[in-house]
Amino acid sequence: MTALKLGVPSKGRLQDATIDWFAARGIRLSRSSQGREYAGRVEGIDGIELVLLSAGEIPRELAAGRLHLGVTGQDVVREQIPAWESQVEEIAEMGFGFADLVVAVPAFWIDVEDMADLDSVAAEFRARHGQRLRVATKYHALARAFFRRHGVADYRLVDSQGATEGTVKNGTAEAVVDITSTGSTLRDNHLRVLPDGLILRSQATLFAARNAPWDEEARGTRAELAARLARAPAPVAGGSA
Ligand SMILES: Nc1ncnc2c1ncn2[C@@H]1O[C@H](COP(=O)(O)OP(=O)(O)OP(=O)(O)O)[C@@H](O)[C@H]1O
Ligand SMILES: O=P(O)(O)OC[C@H]1O[C@H](OP(=O)(O)OP(=O)(O)O)[C@H](O)[C@@H]1O
Repeated sequence: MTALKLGVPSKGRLQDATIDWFAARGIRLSRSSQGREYAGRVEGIDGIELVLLSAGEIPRELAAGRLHLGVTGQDVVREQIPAWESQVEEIAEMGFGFADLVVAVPAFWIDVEDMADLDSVAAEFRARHGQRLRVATKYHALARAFFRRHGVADYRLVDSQGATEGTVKNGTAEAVVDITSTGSTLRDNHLRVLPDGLILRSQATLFAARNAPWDEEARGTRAELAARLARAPAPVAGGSA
C-alpha cells in the first residue's frame, strides 16, 4: 500500500500549532523516537507517512510531487511555486501562522506616504546616487510582482534570508519587503509599513500536491482525511506531543 506522504514543519511555532491542529481532529502526529531523525508517526488514521522538514522547503517538495500533502505558509508557496494554483491545491486554512508580507521604509521618511511616493523617492535616489534604491527581502518573486503592479521600477532587490529588518540600519538596503506578525520587529528597527504596501496576508495552510502519485490507496486515504477534517474540531487536552 502506498503511504500518503504528509510534510509538516520540523520546528518552531508552525510545528507545535500543526500538531495541535491535527490532534483536535483526532490525528496524533509525533516525532519518531530516534532522537533527531526527521520522521515521525501518525496515529488515528491509517496510510499516512509523516515527513518533517523546514517550512521553507515544503513548497518545493509539493511542487515536485514528493509530498502528497504539506503544511506551510501561503507566503512561501506563492513565492516559490510559479503558477502555484496549477501545482497545489489549498485544502484548509489552519487559523495560525498569520503573517503579513509588507513593504516597509525607514520611519523617518515622513514624505513617503505610499507606493507612489516610494516610486518618486526611488527615481530621486537614482538621480542623486547613480544607483538604484535597494530593497532587502527573501520574497523576490512576490516583491517584484507587487512593485511592478505599482509602477515602481527604479530599485533593485538585495537578497536577505534572515534578520531582514536589520539591513536598513546596517546600510545594506534602504527599504525592506518582509513578513510581520505583531509588528514589533519592524518597530524596533525603526521601520514603517506603507499603508498601500500590503502584499499578502498569509497563514499556515494544508496543501495538496496536484502532481504527487495519487494512486487508489493515496486517494482513499485523502478521502478519509477530508471526512475527518470536515467534522468540527475538538479541544486538545495537553497541547502538542
Ligand atoms: N513571526 C511569525 N509569525 C507567524 N508566522 C511566521 C512568523 N515568521 C514566519 N512565519 C511563517 O512561518 C513560515 C516559515 O517560513 P520560513 O521560510 O521562514 O521557514 P523555515 O524554512 O523554517 O526558516 P527558518 O529555518 O529561518 O525558520 C512562513 O510561512 C511564515 O509566514
Ligand atoms: O512582527 P513580528 O511579530 O516581530 O514578527 C516578524 C518577524 O518574525 C520573522 O522572523 P524570525 O523570528 O522567524 O527570524 P528570521 O529573521 O530569521 O526570519 C520575520 O522574518 C520577521 O522578522
